Amino acid sequence: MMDKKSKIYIAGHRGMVGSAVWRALEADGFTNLIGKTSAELDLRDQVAVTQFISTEKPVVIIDAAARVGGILANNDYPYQFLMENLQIQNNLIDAAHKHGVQKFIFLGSSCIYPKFAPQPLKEEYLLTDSLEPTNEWYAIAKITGVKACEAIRKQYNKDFVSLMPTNLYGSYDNFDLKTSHVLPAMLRKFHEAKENGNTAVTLWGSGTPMREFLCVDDMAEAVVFAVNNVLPEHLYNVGTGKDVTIKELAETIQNVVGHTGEIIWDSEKPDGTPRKLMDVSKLKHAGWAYKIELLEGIKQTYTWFLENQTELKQVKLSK
Ligand SMILES: NC(=O)C1=CN([C@@H]2O[C@H](COP(=O)(O)OP(=O)(O)OC[C@H]3O[C@@H](n4cnc5c(N)ncnc54)[C@H](OP(=O)(O)O)[C@@H]3O)[C@@H](O)[C@H]2O)C=CC1
Ligand SMILES: C[C@H]1O[C@H](OP(=O)(O)OP(=O)(O)OC[C@H]2O[C@@H](n3cnc4c(=O)[nH]c(N)nc43)[C@H](O)[C@@H]2O)[C@@H](O)[C@@H](O)C1=O
Repeated sequence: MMDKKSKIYIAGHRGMVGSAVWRALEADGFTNLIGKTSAELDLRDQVAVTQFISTEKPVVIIDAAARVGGILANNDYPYQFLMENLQIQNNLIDAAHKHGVQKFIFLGSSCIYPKFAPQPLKEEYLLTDSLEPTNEWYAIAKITGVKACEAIRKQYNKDFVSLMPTNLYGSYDNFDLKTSHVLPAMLRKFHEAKENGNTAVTLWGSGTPMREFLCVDDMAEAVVFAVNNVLPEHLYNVGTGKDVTIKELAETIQNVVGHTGEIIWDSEKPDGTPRKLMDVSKLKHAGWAYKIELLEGIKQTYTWFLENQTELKQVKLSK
């Protein structure tokens, strides 16, 4: 088990994942957590990152900082999704390696796997075929992070490990309708339509793709598990091992919100990967499994959304 007084730096500590990890580590008794906002420390700046890591000398770094977005944001800003994520992760990984960080936990994404790989996706399918075009830029950055951590393990025998989350959702998610992922977008769209007299809701694509969803509080527990245990391999899928169609997700969220209007599917918008269900057995055998079922997680997230309407309006909804 990791000493609870160890200094742990959570990069991206204000994000949906980073803030959940901070809460989960505090709940697990860790007393020496540090974080910097992007205004305080731009992780794209290699000199600033090296200066920070060499001064603070954290024992553990959890990289939950990235340029993150849904299918449209990825498709519209390929250069930023490639370059900013390469800069952020490479600066952190290299500074961690050079300044004696004991454990590095890198967060990738299930989109690193080939578009048409067999389902469910096993870790060994990485780099066996071509990627989904709408997010290949982000995927290539994430694959680079996975390989950088694997190289450090292989060459220097350090505890650098990569966790591949499936689609995540929960409190402090991004609810901006242009850049967000599907689940928060649907919660906001159905809520606002209900408030407007159950007007029709327009969703993207055909509704036929399938997606796996993990509540961010479960994801945070997986990170705490990785902090407290030396995992034998370099790469682990983190998910529920279950998926739903986007249409089923829409109907579930529509019922939770209580919207009774029409759903319109905009076929001009991309579907993306038809399916990306992950095989989560490797982490399960290592000792961790999810707890929060999708319906319960959606209800919890909608409650959080309703309680944070005003704050969200100032910060994220307004984008
Ligand atoms: N959301 C999802 O469905 C999934 C997310 N992931 C991965 O999980 C991690 C966290 O994602 P999530 O929490 O959703 O993302 P968020 O957008 O909620 O948070 C990202 C964080 O990164 C920080 N950040 C971004 N750019 C910079 C920069 N240049 N310098 C410093 N900090 C920066 C932001 O800091 P600040 O707030 O201070 O600006 C923000 O807090 C990412 O690695 C992502 O790839 C993986 C799979 C699915
Ligand atoms: C986590 C994961 O997230 C991204 O990949 P994605 O899963 O395809 O992203 P998404 O959540 O935005 O869409 C899932 C599906 O949902 C459909 N959809 C319907 N209506 C809305 C809608 O209103 N908004 C959005 N965003 N999607 C919608 C949408 O058309 C698509 O078929 C990448 O970052 C990728 O790199 C990655 O890692």
